[in-house]
Amino acid sequence: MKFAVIVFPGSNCDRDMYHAVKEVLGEEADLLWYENSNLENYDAILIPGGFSYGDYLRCGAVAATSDVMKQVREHAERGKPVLGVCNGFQILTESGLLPGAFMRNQNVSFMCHQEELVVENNETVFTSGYEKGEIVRFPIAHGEGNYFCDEEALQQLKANNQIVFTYKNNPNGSVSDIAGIMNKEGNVLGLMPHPERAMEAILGSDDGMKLFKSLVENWRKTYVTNA
Ligand SMILES: NC(=O)CC[C@H](N)C(=O)O
Repeated sequence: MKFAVIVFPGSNCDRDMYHAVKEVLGEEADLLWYENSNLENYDAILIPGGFSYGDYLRCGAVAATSDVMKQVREHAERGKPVLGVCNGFQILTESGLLPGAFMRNQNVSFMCHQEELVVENNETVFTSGYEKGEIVRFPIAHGEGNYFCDEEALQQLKANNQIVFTYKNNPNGSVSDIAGIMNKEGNVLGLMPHPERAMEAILGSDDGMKLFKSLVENWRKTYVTNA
């Protein structure tokens, strides 16, 4: 399986994402500078965290207007998987690929520590390797992780099982403890905590491994015969 890791000016989790899929998972991966990149030959798109365009205007707002996001949209419309983590999640909401928006953390501080998450939906290409209700530990590292959507959008998310991960102890004020949501079609996932930084037990947790493995296994089942 071939992954594209998109790099924007100010991305800073791109190498971690690349390391996770290329070196820990052992799949094919390329770091792609956001300009002049062609996503055609990639099976999955990863939008890493960071401070794209210095978080000016709103986190992810400027990156969302870049040409490469048109390709990401086309890729998503073809049903291929897209994963946005942290700033990547913010870019996905700003570009309208996922509903909702982000505000400053309730305590207005940048927070960087491990959090426990609950797997709310394990019937997705990203989470089929987890048990429903399983508790996983991923690090968070954000200043604007306070997810917000209006009541109508929240009811839609709940009705369609689009809430994939919640925080066990909500650190940032996110509505309904939301840590990760997907689109209705189930192929675009935004996640505020960092699964790519939870790939090796020696670094504190390897609970992120199942997320990337699920993605690869489901892709093989769909696209590779005799997998
Ligand atoms: N690690 C990240 O991606 C951080 C995202 C964004 N810059 C924030 O502080 O909320």
